Amino acid sequence: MRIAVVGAGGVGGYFGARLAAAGHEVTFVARGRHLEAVRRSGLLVRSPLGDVRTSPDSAVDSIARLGPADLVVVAVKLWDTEDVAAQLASAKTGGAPVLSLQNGVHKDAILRRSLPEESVLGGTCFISAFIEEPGVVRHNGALQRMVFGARHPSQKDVVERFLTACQEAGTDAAISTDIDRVIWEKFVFLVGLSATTATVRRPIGVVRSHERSRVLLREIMEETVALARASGVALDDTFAERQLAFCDTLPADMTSSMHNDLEHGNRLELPWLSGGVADLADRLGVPAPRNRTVADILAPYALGAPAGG
Ligand SMILES: NC(=O)C1=CN([C@@H]2O[C@H](COP(=O)(O)OP(=O)(O)OC[C@H]3O[C@@H](n4cnc5c(N)ncnc54)[C@H](OP(=O)(O)O)[C@@H]3O)[C@@H](O)[C@H]2O)C=CC1
Ligand SMILES: CC(C)(CO)C(=O)C(=O)O
Repeated sequence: MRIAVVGAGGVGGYFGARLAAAGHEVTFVARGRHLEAVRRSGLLVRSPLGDVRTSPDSAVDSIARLGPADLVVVAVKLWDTEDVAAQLASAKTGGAPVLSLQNGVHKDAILRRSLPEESVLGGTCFISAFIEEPGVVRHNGALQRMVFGARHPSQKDVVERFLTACQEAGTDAAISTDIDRVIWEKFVFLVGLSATTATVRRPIGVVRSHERSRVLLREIMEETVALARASGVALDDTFAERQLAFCDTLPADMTSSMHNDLEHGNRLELPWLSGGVADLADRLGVPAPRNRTVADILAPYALGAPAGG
């Protein structure tokens, strides 16, 4: 397949490099020092599942330089989505379908503001990976799962072809016939994990083993389940409790990408995680005081480490 990957970071770099190693024609859109390093030596993925390196000519510096593609994968941080969507609207990708592997429940609506509704597939991913240095993506652990699905009958063919490509690449991939439910299910877990690990400033092992932070984790997920329901995705009454049980099975040192970004003084995806829950809850008249408090506590860090002390 001809696959354009917009954003060659933890997610796009990892999955794109695996697809390229399996013989697919992958073009990355990258920028800055990362792009320069990829152009010098290719994109290196260091992974416990085996390292891979792409060819140095696999990257371009803008969406405008992409040629015809069978699929465009979007893997930029959420604050860049609107800009990417606007550029994709005038790209020469031949109207290729677009699959966002970004976190959260807002991304596809943002893409649909600039792109035709039927071109936006649904998807999500489960992985821990980040840019370790320019040109290098580090994959932690063995988890590297993608779930995606069609929202429109015309998308079924590309979804099937992409599943085959992912299987050839050795990634753990699956098609869902109810992809919006899967996206909300991951969102409930991620909002709970990111809110608690970032405010407690410790991985899940600490959060889940203290009585009050455990209650906080459950209640944040319960608020998000209520929001899913108000948004038309009928997660059942036991979902938050089951996610809490799932959190008990995770390695004690597992944390969220938002906690990791907080520790490194990076910008946070907070406005689309607890902040996004609180804002949407306000609009739909659903109580979400826990998420609002988390969003308020972390607000000074949302654009990166605050200056002045
Ligand atoms: N990392 C992870 O383990 C996981 C991340 N996710 C989600 O996946 C999404 C992507 O995250 P992640 O991979 O960590 O992000 P990264 O920051 O690692 O990678 C994104 C890359 O895209 C680049 N970029 C942004 N806009 C453009 C553009 N217009 N043209 C070219 N390059 C661009 C960024 O450059 P620059 O640095 O200059 O901004 C950066 O190099 C997020 O929504 C995240 O929540 C989901 C599951 C796990
Ligand atoms: C929970 C996890 C690590 C799973 O992919 C994630 O998506 C994140 O922290 O951003």
